[in-house]
Amino acid sequence: MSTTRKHTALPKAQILIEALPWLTRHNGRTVVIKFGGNAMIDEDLKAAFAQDVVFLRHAGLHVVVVHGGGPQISAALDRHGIVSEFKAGLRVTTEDAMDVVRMVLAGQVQRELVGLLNQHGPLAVGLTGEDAHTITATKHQPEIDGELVDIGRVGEITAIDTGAIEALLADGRIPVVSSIARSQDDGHVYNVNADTAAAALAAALGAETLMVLTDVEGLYEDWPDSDEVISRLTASQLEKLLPELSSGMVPKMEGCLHAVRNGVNTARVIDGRVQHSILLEIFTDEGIGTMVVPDEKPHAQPHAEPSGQPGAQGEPS
Ligand SMILES: Nc1ncnc2c1ncn2[C@@H]1O[C@H](COP(=O)(O)OP(=O)(O)O)[C@@H](O)[C@H]1O
Ligand SMILES: CC(=O)N[C@@H](CCC(=O)OP(=O)(O)O)C(=O)O
Repeated sequence: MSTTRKHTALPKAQILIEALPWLTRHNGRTVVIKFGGNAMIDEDLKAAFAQDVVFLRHAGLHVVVVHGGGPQISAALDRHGIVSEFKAGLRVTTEDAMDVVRMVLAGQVQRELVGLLNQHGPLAVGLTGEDAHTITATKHQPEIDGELVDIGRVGEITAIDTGAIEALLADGRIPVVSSIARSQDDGHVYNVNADTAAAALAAALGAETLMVLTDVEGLYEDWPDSDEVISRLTASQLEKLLPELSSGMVPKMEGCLHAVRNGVNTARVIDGRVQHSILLEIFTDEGIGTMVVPDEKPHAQPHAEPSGQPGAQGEPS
């Protein structure tokens, strides 16, 4: 009886031991996790996401959540009879649409995630980029076909103040950030893409890792013709690929590039439709998704290293 119990316990212990190098390296370090609106498919997935985040927090990491809400905003705009259109991967945001964007992100999606996280204790505190000047922006005018295009109240980040987030982290909390920013120039509130906001926060916080949860397995090599996932890319390789990317992958991969070029050790795009994708990415050798590393870390290991070899080949993953 006791022998059988020992055997069945072994694989579970092995999984925990595989995670040891990752946990050791990340202890006391910051991880920014972006939860995309498209990955918030059902209640079970959202609950599993909250469990993973709380697990990391209790394992000694400083976790910052930045959430999206694209599909939720589109549905609400629809209900308000406001037509929604994207240009260069960004939502054209009229003044009326901005009210809805702010209501959905700060009043609905953020509240729901804070509620789910706080089922595990008094941990999560929600804020938007407006709070304590966390994210300051100016009007963004993308260049499309050689011309500057007006896409309304869409913000380009000009400054990050990490003070409020750092105070919350020092107090053991989990900040949950909505990607809305105020301009100090014109006083308007702007809609910022959540991938861009997550990457800027990861860089400003000096995070160890940026994790982006979305509704695909990772970055596909020949999307939409093939579903071959690129498992690892250096910053320079990604930079060359950027002009070929389209739609939602543009701000995501631009964000990953910005993060690793500004001090973040790894940026990962993972499949948020898989339950416990965060823990699977960290705690198993298999890992999932696409990992971007700085150019000077080309040999970084994709996922958890076998126990006893932290940072195999001397390279942190
Ligand atoms: N090369 C690519 N690899 C994977 N997905 C891609 C690629 N190019 C474009 N996409 C699209 O990007 C989408 C993810 O971005 P987005 O819709 O903004 O999600 P999220 O809400 O998670 O931010 C995918 O569902 C896919 O349709
Ligand atoms: C300017 C812009 O496009 N903002 C996004 C903000 C939400 C977001 O980025 O949500 P996902 O991460 O789920 O795509 C939007 O309005 O949809």
